[in-house]
Amino acid sequence: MRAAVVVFPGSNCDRDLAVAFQREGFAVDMVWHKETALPDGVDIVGVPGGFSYGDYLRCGAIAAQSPICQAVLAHTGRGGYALGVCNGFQVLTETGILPGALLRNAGLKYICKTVGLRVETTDSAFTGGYAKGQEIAIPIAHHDGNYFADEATLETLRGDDRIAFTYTDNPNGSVGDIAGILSDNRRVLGMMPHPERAADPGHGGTDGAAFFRALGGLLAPA
Ligand SMILES: NC(=O)CC[C@H](N)C(=O)O
Repeated sequence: MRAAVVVFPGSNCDRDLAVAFQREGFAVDMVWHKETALPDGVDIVGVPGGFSYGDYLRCGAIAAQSPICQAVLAHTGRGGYALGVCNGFQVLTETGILPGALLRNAGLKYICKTVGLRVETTDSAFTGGYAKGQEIAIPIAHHDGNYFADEATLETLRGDDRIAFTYTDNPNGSVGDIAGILSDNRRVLGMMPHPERAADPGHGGTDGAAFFRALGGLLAPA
């Protein structure tokens, strides 16, 4: 099992994401954003949290133009798995791999705290380790986490069971309390909360561990 974690100037959760993958047995390659190709045999690409390019222009907008994002687009285009956490979710929406946009938090403040999430679907390689409707505690740390999509897109997301997580107490104004979504083939997940920051007892919470455990299990060779 191989994971690639993309590193942009300003990424700050790349190591955390790599460790979360490694705990489940993934070999992890860190891939600098100037690379034009992913390493051979990569099963899943992780796009980590942070402040790529200092969040200038719009969070994730400049990173989405990096050479590696063409390779990520090709990977997801041929059905490869990808996970975008926080700034990574912003990058995946800016590339068009996932629909919608992350706007400034409704309260205009950076929010750093642990929040409640509800697991809305277990039908994915990411969420299969939870029970439908399960409430979990996962940290957020963002100023642009206010998910927005137009009504037609929301209808599609709801109708196709592509809302992965919602907030139990919406911290940022996200439409429909949406905290994370899946791509149409269910192989790409973007979410603002950080499961990799709740994956070890030393983190103060372990509700994110099942997320990576599920991924590890499903990607294991038969
Ligand atoms: N933790 C993160 O990835 C933060 C993402 C982005 N810099 C924001 O504040 O919205």
